[in-house]
Amino acid sequence: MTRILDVPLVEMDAVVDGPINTQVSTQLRSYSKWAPSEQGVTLVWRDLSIYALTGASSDRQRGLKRIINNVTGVVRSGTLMALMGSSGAGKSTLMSALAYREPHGTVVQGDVLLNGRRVGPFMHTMSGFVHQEDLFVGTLTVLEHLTFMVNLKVDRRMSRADKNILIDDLLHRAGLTMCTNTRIGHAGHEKVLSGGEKKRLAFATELITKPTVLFCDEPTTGLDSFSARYIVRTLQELAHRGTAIICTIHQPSSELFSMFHEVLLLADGRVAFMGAPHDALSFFAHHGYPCPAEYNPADFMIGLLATYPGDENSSRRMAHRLCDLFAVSPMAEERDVLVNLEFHMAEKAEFDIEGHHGRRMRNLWWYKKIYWLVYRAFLSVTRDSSIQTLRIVQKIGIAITAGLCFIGAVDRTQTGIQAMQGAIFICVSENTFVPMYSVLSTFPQDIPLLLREKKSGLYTIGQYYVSHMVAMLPGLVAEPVIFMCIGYWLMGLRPTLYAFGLTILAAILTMNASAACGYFFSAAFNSVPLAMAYLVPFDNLLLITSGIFIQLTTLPDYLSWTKYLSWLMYSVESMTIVQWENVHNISCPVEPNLPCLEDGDAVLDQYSFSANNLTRDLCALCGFYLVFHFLAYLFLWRRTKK
Ligand SMILES: Nc1ncnc2c1ncn2[C@@H]1O[C@H](COP(=O)(O)OP(=O)(O)OP(=O)(O)O)[C@@H](O)[C@H]1O
Repeated sequence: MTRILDVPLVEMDAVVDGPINTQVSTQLRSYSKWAPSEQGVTLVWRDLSIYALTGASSDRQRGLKRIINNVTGVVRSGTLMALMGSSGAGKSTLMSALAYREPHGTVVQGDVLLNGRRVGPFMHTMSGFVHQEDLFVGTLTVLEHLTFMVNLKVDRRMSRADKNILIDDLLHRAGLTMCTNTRIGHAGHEKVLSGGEKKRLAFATELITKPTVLFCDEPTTGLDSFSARYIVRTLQELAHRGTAIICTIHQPSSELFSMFHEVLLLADGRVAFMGAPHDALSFFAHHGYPCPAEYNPADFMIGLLATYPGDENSSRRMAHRLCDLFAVSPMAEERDVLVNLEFHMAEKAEFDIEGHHGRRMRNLWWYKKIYWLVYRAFLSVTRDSSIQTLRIVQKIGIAITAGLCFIGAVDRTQTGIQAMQGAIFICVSENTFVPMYSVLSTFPQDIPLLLREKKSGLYTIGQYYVSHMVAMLPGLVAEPVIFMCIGYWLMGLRPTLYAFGLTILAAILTMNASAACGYFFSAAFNSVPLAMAYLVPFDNLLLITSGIFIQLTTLPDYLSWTKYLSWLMYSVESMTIVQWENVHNISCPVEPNLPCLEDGDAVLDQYSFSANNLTRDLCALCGFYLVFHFLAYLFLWRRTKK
């Protein structure tokens, strides 16, 4: 996103010299000692235009499309404002710019001030934003979700008892006391929250920090009339407590429409009306468009301002005419005086909103954030016990099946060598592809929530990533251990504690490096199909260079370096070394002319492995683990910058 910040503030003389009516003069105050959380807020925007960059970044024809056209407005504490307009009018774009949350690829020109301060990153902590699409960790209960959020969002000095009181209050205010222990859920689970309850939980989450401004993107969409009324009543109550609320809304019923204190109507990126809902109808009636008695007023106005397919020019002309009429109306004049006054005060504003907020609010220590993130990730992983049990049963099943296939085949004979390498390959591949693809199928689903929570300043990508690694570790250790404890002995691999221990270690490292590779591909690509398109050929390269299927010394020169990128090779080599190191008694066929590998060194030689490489191989596996995770972190971090 880009903001053009060097647009000059208003010429003050023009404002102070002009007449100030009595209603406006009652607003006179100074921002020099103005604490938003105590004395309330005024959010003003003037001559705001928003453009979207069109075309790809590499495209020479890249241009700008104007979405919001020179819009001015104001909202104050205690006001519930409906932002309305037909689809594509620019509601979401305007609201995200006011909230300082405009998406990547938009350019904002003009001024947006909160109590005389240009909006900036402080908006992420001083305002709440309820998104149209609710994102939660579905396996948590309502109470667990709020406990997590309260611990991450509130001042670290708040006592546990006060946090519990806050959670009770939020549950009560959101009408969720009956659902405290209900899972938020994904569709298909036995007992999950309804759409309306999820929306109220999203509100409750935003209310934790007592935001002075609340932005809501279509909070009633998809809800029945009762739930929609409940939501708007909750918003009314919040406004009554002093919050300034801007809310985009689609087709509200007459009753809902009348519950808003103010309405801002957008048409094709311009303001068609701003003021009290009943004044809106009078305004349009005055200009020749009375709302028929049987009509829903909101539907009527949106229909009046909409661009109709097939009749674009005339409908757009009419909408622009109404925008022009509003721009010269007394209501717009009064609004402009108020806005200009705010800009005048902005010149004298010395109150340090960011500093004030920072002094009042102490963020949670970073290690405690990691603790809470690990707690949530653990809950999420362990909550679906049926899936965990299934994975363990699957591991045991594969270990037994593979073990039974190799029973009696692995011995110190020439045919036993082949069986041994086959058994090693099973141990390596089972700990490679399953974790890699299971991460690829699950982690991308967490990324939207991660990006949203990161953007709202809940934690850093580093904190999230470290906690995720910690939470996954027990599973990524337990699974190879279970597999090897069964498979190793059934397959008849070398029966010494040393060999068993090192093979388990190699299997654990292999599984963790493979999972890290899954994280890397999940983070580097924006979609799973795209990630798969690259991962599958990469897997083939891993297999070819694992050392099992082809002697690595016979790889063509231009490809021989690829084996160093294959952690399968390091894994297979380390397990092969452990099995064949210091073996001197491999039996040969009776026929003297047949080739024979007489000892372990000859076997290692046969596969282009060396007994001296054991430490190197284990270190390389650790290296892959660290490098993949680091790259995944970097790509995630890069995605948050977009
Ligand atoms: N990044 C972008 N690039 C190009 N066009 C964009 C971009 N973002 C928004 N637009 C366009 O700007 C217009 C306004 O979009 P916006 O989402 O703000 O509308 P809206 O009023 O919220 O619509 P709806 O009610 O359907 O959600 C649309 O025509 C949309 O296609």
